Amino acid sequence: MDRDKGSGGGAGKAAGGSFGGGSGGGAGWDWSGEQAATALLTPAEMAEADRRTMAAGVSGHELMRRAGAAVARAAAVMRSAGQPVLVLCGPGNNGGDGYVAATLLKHWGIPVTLLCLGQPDQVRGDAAEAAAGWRAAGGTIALLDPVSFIANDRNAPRPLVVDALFGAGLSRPLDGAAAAAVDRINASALPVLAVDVPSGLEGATGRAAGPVVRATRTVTFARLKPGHVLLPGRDLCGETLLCDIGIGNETISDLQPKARLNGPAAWGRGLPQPARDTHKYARGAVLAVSGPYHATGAIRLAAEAALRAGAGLVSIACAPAATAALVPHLTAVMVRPLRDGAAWADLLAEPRFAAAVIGPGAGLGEGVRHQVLDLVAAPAGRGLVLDADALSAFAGDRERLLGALRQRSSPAILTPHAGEFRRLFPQAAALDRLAAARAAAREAGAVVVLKGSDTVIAAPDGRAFVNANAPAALATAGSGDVLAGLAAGLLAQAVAPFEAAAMAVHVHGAAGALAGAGMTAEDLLPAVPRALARLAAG
Ligand SMILES: NC(=O)C1=CN([C@@H]2O[C@H](COP(=O)(O)OP(=O)(O)OC[C@H]3O[C@@H](n4cnc5c(N)ncnc54)[C@H](OP(=O)(O)O)[C@@H]3O)[C@@H](O)[C@H]2O)[C@@H](O)CC1
Ligand SMILES: Nc1ncnc2c1ncn2[C@@H]1O[C@H](COP(=O)(O)OP(=O)(O)O)[C@@H](O)[C@H]1O
Ligand SMILES: [K+]
Repeated sequence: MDRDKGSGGGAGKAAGGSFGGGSGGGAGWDWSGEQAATALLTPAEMAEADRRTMAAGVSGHELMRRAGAAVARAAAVMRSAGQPVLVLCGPGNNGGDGYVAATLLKHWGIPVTLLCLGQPDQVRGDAAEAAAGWRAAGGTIALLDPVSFIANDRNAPRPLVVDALFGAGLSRPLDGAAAAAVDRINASALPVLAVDVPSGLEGATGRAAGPVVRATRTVTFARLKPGHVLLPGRDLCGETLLCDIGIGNETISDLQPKARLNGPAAWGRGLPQPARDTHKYARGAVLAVSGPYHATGAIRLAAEAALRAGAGLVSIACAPAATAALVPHLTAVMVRPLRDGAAWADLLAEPRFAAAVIGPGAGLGEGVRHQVLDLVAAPAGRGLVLDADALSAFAGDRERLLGALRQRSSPAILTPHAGEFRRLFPQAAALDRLAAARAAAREAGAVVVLKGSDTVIAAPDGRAFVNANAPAALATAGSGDVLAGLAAGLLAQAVAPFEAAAMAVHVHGAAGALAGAGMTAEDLLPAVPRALARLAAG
């Protein structure tokens, strides 16, 4: 199989590192168990897995046959009775999958029309072999005329479109005839089955720099790619089906991929469970730092979330004036009024606190900046979550925070939403979300949780989880405060920062799904134990 061209990154190189656990390449991740299924492969890594599978004796033609067969099966399931199938083939191996699928569908007695973008005699390698197979089965190849290939006639049969135009080999934004074809497909409102990725979508990023097919369903092979779960890619794919084409776990794990789909299988450990003989101090205490009187709700949400995540006890430190606002609304969470600087220093020195969270409702002044920097410099081993104002307070003086964070032996967790991220990491913000979170994590020496509907959790060494279980109902005031508290609660139970952040994001999404439509951040709190119970039950 001629896979040397258009592999989207060059042989042997993945974005951000060499294959096979080279410099920073996935060090620290075990791929031997159920984690193997959670890999998100860049197109370059996928092409390399493909090459290694071929080197081990499976021909490229056979891989394409398996991929094309998976597409044909999906098309046969998706079409309604009597519905014809229109297969659109591009010039590369994505088109090759289309020729294989068309041949099988025809063999099964399903009416198929095949159109080819570009000259059919320019198709090379395995794709050319697949095209020859189609012709040998009596199929014809007509040129795709982007203006007229889908009839405007409302009475004409409405086919299922198989989009095999461009896949992992997309090397530039679609233009000309390809762009016109994509626009026509999208305007037709026909059902579309995309092969590997909707044409025009970047598999590595989930973005499209030009026109892109909006698919009803997407069939992809071996492993998901980041573009299937990052937005807008996740939506453009419609429902994504993952099909095994015989690329073994060992081949994938040898590549030491650096991204995983977030979820229990990806963590390499379970959620923390209290030991039978534990006590509240052994489960870990959290220190939550409150803002002024009028803005105490946010830290209460975080504090209660930390308790529900399993911290043994949680104390909110506050200015004396804020006590009156906090106390009437708290039961299990304790309040520690800080009468002066010495009280703050004493609190910081208390070894009991295994984790701290600051930022929700904190305010933006120099006082907050001091508190944040004190916590960043606090005793080694104490986990730290910086959210909201704890990040924004450093917008004009970012190096002051980043320099301090880099001194920590254990990375802090930063939980910015897109606006907070832009303020603290203006350069990284221009990148795609996966690259942006990684660049920020590297720069800060911290775990960065870039929040959104496709939250990315990145570690300083380049590893990243992409989260996909969060419902849009989470876009409600205070929901981020709950997330920060969950992360602190997990840190307090001695979960390592990268895993604690990933777990918190997933539990937050699961709780949001359980709380359902109309939920508020308060409703998320009682949903957390239910989410934990479901996750524990598998
Ligand atoms: N990996 C695997 O395990 C398996 C992979 N398989 C399949 O292979 C697919 C990847 O195949 P691929 O590498 O040949 O790339 P593909 O997407 O067909 O495009 C390349 C062609 O498009 C062209 N081209 C690119 N951009 C363009 C643009 N904007 N506008 C116009 N032209 C553009 C590019 O031209 P060039 O950039 O060289 O000028 C080249 O001709 C993968 O998605 C999956 O379906 C399966 O068979 C089973 C196993
Ligand atoms: N459309 C969405 N789909 C899923 N999750 C979302 C969506 N919008 C926001 N979220 C999640 O909700 C939370 C909102 O956090 P944030 O913006 O900090 O809110 P707040 O500051 O009000 O607490 C984040 O965890 C984010 O990932
Ligand atoms: K495609």
